[in-house]
Amino acid sequence: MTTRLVLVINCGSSSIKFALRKEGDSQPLLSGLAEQLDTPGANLSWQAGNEKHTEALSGQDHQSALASLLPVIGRFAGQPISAVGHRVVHGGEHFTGASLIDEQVMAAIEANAPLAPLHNPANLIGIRAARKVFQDIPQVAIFDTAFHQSMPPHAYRYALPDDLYAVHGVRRYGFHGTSHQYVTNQASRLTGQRPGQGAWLSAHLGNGCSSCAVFNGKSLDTSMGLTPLEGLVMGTRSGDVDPNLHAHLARTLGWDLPRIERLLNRESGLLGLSGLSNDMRQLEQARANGHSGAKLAIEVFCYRLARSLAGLAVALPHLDGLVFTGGIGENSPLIRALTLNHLGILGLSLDPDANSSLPRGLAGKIHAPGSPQILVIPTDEERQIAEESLVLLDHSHAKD
Ligand SMILES: Nc1ncnc2c1ncn2[C@@H]1O[C@H](COP(=O)(O)OP(=O)(O)O)[C@@H](O)[C@H]1O
Ligand SMILES: CC(=O)OP(=O)(O)O
Ligand SMILES: [Mg+2]
Repeated sequence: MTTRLVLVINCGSSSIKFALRKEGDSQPLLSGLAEQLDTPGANLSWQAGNEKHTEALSGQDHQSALASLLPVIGRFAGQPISAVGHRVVHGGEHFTGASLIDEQVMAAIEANAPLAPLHNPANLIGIRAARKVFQDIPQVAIFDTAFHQSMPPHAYRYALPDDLYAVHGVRRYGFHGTSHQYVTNQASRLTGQRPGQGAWLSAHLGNGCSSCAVFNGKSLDTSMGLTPLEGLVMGTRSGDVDPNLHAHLARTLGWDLPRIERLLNRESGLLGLSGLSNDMRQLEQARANGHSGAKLAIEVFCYRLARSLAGLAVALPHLDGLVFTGGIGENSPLIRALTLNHLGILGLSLDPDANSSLPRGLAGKIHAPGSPQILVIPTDEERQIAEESLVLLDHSHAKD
């Protein structure tokens, strides 16, 4: 039997991240990014082994960008693709695992779009475009929310009247599940436990940021809620604010809901606090040059992250360790160190040399002797999506 291939698509509003993965391989055959779609600056870059390529896709939309990708995918695939796996951010309570995409699944993704306005509409654009371009290949949805469906009611319920949950689905869902699952599974391997075992805190710090408590492979609590806005400070998202802020802004400034949503989703977080940028690399540079906004943004980011992790620790019976991942978690010794300055209460203690000398892109241990594990583990949502897509195909074939 030939080893199967999966194309993974993570579609954002103006970009498509993609990876072509061979079953069982740790590295993708091909990975890339089409960005600034629908604008004159649209471009495609990809990497396969040592070969790198960038080209203009001037003005192309998602579907024509996918069509432009076909020859590249065909060149590196060399055999038919078995499945296209899509990242979908909000699956509500409908989905506890991967799902073969059909009209009903697409309708459910659409129904959840108001709860993930930055993500689900873009995910659907990618699915529609891929279904046109890859007509005969099974398409699979992997949901950010699915891994968190194991949370107990005391973690996922808000203190609101029951009808709002029972009739309207207002509860905490959690996101980045694919990443939290992947890195905590890797953490077990790295520390000699059986895959999926152990009591872990996980911090996924990318453009969106969330923390999670995972015990023996199950999410017990997480920082994001009904939407990917709750919880930590993020690039442009505020994370937690007083829920009465909405009413306050409406009454005192006359702001309507779209204005308030824009404030909290697109103008806040690191960008709002610093007045400079949502990009952590840029903020670290500015902080080093004495920029007070950047300094404050970084302090609030790290303190709020530590506070969230300490809070989530109560979900665990004990603590085996903490995992940092995502673009910031994987690459920023400064953010890791400033966060851990607040976490002595959990017995966590950093080895500063190990923290600063860890090569970028590699997994490693950065704790001092006697501390619970502190690990840096590069996330690989595409790998997790590819693996789950193939498991689903196996199950659906077994049923036929
Ligand atoms: N060397 C670095 N130091 C600090 N932050 C970094 C570094 N490299 C990347 N980042 C930050 O990672 C964030 C993007 O994370 P990433 O996981 O790539 O995003 P996404 O959620 O879009 O996948 C940005 O804030 C970026 O500045
Ligand atoms: C759910 C979420 O915040 O995703 P991202 O980090 O890709 O924005
Ligand atoms: Mg990412």
